Amino acid sequence: MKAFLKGFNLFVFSFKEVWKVDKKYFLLNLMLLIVTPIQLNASIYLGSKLINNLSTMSFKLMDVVQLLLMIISIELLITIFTQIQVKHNLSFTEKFSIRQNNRLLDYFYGMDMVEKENPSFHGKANYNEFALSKIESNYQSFLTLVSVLISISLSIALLHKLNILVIVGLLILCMLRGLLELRTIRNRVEVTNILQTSHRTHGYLFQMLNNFSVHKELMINQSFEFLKKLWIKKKRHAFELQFNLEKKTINYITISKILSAGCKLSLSLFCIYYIYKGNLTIGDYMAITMAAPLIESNVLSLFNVCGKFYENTSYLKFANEMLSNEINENDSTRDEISEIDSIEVRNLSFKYPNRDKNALNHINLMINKGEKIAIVGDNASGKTTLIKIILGLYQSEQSDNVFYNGKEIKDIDLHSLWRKTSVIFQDFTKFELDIRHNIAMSNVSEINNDEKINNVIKLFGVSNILNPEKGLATELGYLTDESINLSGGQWQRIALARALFKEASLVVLDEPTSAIDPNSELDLLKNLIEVSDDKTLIIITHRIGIAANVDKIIVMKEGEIKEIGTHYELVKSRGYYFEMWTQQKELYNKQEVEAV
Ligand SMILES: Nc1ncnc2c1ncn2[C@@H]1O[C@H](COP(=O)(O)OP(=O)(O)OP(=O)(O)O)[C@@H](O)[C@H]1O
Repeated sequence: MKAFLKGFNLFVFSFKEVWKVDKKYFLLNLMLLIVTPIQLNASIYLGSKLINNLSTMSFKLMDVVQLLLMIISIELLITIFTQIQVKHNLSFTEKFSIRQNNRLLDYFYGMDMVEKENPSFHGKANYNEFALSKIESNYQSFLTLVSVLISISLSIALLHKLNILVIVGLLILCMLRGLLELRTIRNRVEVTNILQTSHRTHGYLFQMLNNFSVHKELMINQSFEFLKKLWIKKKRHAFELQFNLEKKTINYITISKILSAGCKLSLSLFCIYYIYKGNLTIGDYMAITMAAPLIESNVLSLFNVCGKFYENTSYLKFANEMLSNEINENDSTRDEISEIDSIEVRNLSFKYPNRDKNALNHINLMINKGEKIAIVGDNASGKTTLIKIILGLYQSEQSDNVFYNGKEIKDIDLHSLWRKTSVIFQDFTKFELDIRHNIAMSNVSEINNDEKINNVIKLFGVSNILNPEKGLATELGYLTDESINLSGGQWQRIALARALFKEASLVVLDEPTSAIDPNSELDLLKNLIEVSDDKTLIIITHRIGIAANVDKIIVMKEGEIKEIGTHYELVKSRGYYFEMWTQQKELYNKQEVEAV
């Protein structure tokens, strides 16, 4: 009963979705589904009357013409409706796909980052896209079910002159074929679920093999052939699964066809025997031999539809969950933040759901407005995790120990916080669009402020990449023939310019100069600190030379804060920072080292 209710709810859900997108399409389909089976069976019925009339030799011409006209006009009417529906179908499909994809994008966008960064999310993302396509399929399946039931009842009525046992026998044979069909569908669902992961792997490998920026590494390492073999192995594995499924399907289809042939033969023999006995007319024979295959194909469709329902249920549960999840852009229960006066982290520990060990342990720190902070430490010491939590990107209970202006982050409207924040992540985005878009993406309301865009690209030394004819419309990347490709350092400068283009009071930079040459690095950073005078600046870096220029340095190791202080204090205390500084000091100004 519970399963039935669930299934019923999913029907209602699919119907609602189609209805919301296009009411005309919905009604047109509904009408066609009722009229088509009636037309098919009426044509058989009228055709048999026509033949009976003709075979008497004393028929009335008007009766025959009338029957003929009726058959043709019903057929014409259906053809016209079908054509209208086909035309409408195209616009419906487009509207439906835009609406669903829009909601899919919103759903994924609104999900918590921790969940999105979990590898299982990628499988779920593919699954959800597929699930959306099942909404319309479920709606169509339901219409087919109703249409098929109407058709089967009408066709059985056309067999009324046959012995009831013959009709029951025919139905049993059809059911056997239907059960075989159902098995095929169940098999397909199981294999499709397994294939999803398999397709992801060989699809990824194929992408790598096709990606020319990967080629350079593969060429030098001579690992192209190796990777290709791996791809072929994974692809073959997927093919084998598919092939085994097809083999089973072919076997089922063969058995089903043999059953069908047997059914046809026995029915024809019955009819011939009945005609011989004088119990059937030629018209009846025609009606029976046409109605029987119709019943057969409809019973098959019936099982097919049941299989589809089974197949769709798991997908639709996802789609339903996803689409009923409204995104709350502005949470009115949370307080807006107008200025960031302080950021405090109190005894924060954090563990990623798919990891055994904590990424952060007992973190305590205080950052005041306008302070320039550097976070340094080994790889995997938790630096990026810490800033993601500070920025409210991980919304787990463990990350509630962050306070802005003394207020818990869970009580703050994050959109108001993000409006005041600018950030460049280690894996910052290289928008393959023009320079204008690359810069203004941090503050789209200023996209037409050419002066401001020009100022930031000048500040970060990338105004020389502008094509003189195109100016800010110079495209970056590889997307168009005119696009220009940038070096790693140039991309990083563009990202820095983007971060500064937004008038934020908190600027967070995760290794912002890792690809920039050491000669320009310090100048760039000094510029940055100068123009961010009143801003709070947090820089994650492995370069101690950069750290030496800030107000406070946070040293992290294995998820913990080992030291906090100014460059002078930390060097003096001869701790872990001092070790790092000693190892890197040759890179920096000798005088600066000696001064310490
Ligand atoms: N999304 C994630 N899911 C699971 N574990 C993660 C995730 N992101 C990071 N980690 C793990 O958390 C730990 C801290 O990673 P984090 O990226 O914060 O280190 P980091 O100090 O910024 O390192 P690096 O200097 O190399 O950039 C690492 O062990 C890392 O493997």
